[in-house]
Amino acid sequence: MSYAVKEMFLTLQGEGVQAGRRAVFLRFAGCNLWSGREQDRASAVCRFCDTDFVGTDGLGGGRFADARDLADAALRFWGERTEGRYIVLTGGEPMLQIDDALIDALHGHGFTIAIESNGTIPVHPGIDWVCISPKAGSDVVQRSGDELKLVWPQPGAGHSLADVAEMEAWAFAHHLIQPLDDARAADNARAAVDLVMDRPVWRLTVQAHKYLGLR
Ligand SMILES: C[S@@+](CC[C@H](N)C(=O)[O-])C[C@H]1O[C@@H](n2cnc3c(N)ncnc32)[C@H](O)[C@@H]1O
Ligand SMILES: Nc1nc2[nH]cc(C(=O)O)c2c(=O)[nH]1
Ligand code: SF4
Ligand SMILES: [Mg+2]
Repeated sequence: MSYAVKEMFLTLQGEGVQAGRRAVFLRFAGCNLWSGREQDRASAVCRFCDTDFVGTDGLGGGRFADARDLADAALRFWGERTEGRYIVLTGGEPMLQIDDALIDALHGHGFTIAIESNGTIPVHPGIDWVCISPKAGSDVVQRSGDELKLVWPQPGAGHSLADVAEMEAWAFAHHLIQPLDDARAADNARAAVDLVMDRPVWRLTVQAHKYLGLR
């Protein structure tokens, strides 16, 4: 199978329990909850996306004919260092493209593999760190993993507090609230803090890369 990759880059993980960690980001093209076109945003299931995942034209992007080629390219972004190799598979929705061959090739290069997924497709069992970010109005089938990262508040249908209570019972090691980044970011941050104050199961995470000027 071939892979459509929007972009690849070396940065620090900005979000979640692994924030601050040196990581290669591999951003796959395409998502099952939005086309990525602005004219479709208002009618999409997921309407608040902060990411361009359309096409393969980004830095380090392209079509990769096989898993070894893609893993080799990822290793070039990591560079010479042999210790701590860490890669985050994101998108778009990475589970639309991840397969056994890619997981084996990345592990073969010594990477610990993390995923950022919307949870509507079961994640590959070979992935080492599973972050699921549920979207209101979608059917989340992946209800276990390392971190559940709920963007808050969610516009449109929105997650009700009943949904939040239900998610507290899902089998994640960490339950995180991430403020929604949009035109009302300051209000959203306050709402996110209020939720954590009310429900101590959750912890706040912020998108540190946006404060630091990193990708
Ligand atoms: C761009 S998504 C790609 C991975 C996957 N499709 C998903 O939604 O988890 C990466 C992360 O950014 C989060 N995100 C996207 N737009 C956001 C926004 N406007 N504010 C805060 N977090 C956002 C998502 O919820 C997800 O945790
Ligand atoms: N630095 C940095 N950290 C991130 N964590 C999750 C991201 C994503 O878009 O999946 C992301 C991203 O785009 N940049
Ligand atoms: S599911 Fe993820 S990639 Fe898809 S539109 Fe939503 S935030 Fe963006
Ligand atoms: Mg991002």
